Amino acid sequence: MRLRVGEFDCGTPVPKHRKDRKMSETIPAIDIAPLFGPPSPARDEADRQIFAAASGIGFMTARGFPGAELLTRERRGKLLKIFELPDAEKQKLLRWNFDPSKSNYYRGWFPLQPTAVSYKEGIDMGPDIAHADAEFAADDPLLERTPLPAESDVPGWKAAAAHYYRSMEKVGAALMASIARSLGLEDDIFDGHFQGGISTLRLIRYPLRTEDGAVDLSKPEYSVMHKGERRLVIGREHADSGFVTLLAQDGVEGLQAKNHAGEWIDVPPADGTLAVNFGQLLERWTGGVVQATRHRVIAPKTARYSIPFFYEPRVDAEIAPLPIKGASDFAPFLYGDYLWESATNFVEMAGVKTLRKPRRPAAA
Ligand SMILES: O=C(O)CCC(=O)C(=O)O
Ligand SMILES: [Fe+2]
Repeated sequence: MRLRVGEFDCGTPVPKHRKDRKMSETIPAIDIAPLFGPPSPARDEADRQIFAAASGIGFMTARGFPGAELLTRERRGKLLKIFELPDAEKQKLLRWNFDPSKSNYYRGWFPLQPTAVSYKEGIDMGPDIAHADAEFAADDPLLERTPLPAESDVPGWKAAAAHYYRSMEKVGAALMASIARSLGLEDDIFDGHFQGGISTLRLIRYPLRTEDGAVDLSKPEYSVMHKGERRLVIGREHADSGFVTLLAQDGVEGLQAKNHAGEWIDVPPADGTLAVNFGQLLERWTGGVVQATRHRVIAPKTARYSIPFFYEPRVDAEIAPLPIKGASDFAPFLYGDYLWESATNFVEMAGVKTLRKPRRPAAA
């Protein structure tokens, strides 16, 4: 069941003008600073705004959190330095599905795929970059180590990535606590699921795409019209699979969210802000209250970089029905089993699905 703006009774009636909003709709911009302080009317107000966004358009931009100082061109640039590595060094970080001599399946580099709609390269990094005690299991690709460049090739990069990862974990936890309060749950209800979590910090580069003979970019699947202009799609429309995504755009537009009317709304790339959206598992877990909104990336006039952080539970966290009204009943399952099934449907994970068996097979 998908609930729409105004249909969910969270005690706050949705103003009529919001239901009528058309192409002028914008993504709510929310100061989440009060989430990091004690209970207060300001925190209640931030909770209310976050919940309205999460259960409405399913997207927001957040500012005011500890770590917002990392979201400047200069600080993001430190993380994005990795894209300046020579190709030979990037290739050392490739995943198995792109280089079968490697033994990392889940973490590591994904190269440009010249014929795909999504036109990007980058790296997926796990908790081992940020936590010395991160769990490691040789027989579980979800718990493998992240292949990283040599310190001397990108001095200071690892420390910057570790610090960024830990900052985003705190923002993710604060948002989950806020949503818990709005659902009438204890605000630490999700903490146990996320301690020892396997969040992914991803760094993405979308090069400027030009006709290079690899594909015919005039085919309809490669572009869309936006404000009267033909724009290439460089990140294919999708919904994220998990819980909360915290995404830093690098001051360059391109990210768009799809509203309930099917219109594409630009997500502004302001410094000091994160784009926040929610994943399909959280939508399902909340009985369709939180919205896993579809989004895509259209090509700007320059290369584009982005830094999504996918806030995720521990591999063995049990996802069982929440005690909230309207939540659907389902047989409990393990987060890692769900994640592997959904993540391996994405193009940058093609070909690895059979390499991990569910730890708790579904009941026959
Ligand atoms: O690069 C972007 O702005 C969007 C990336 C994204 O949606 C994703 O990696 O899931
Ligand atoms: Fe996404």
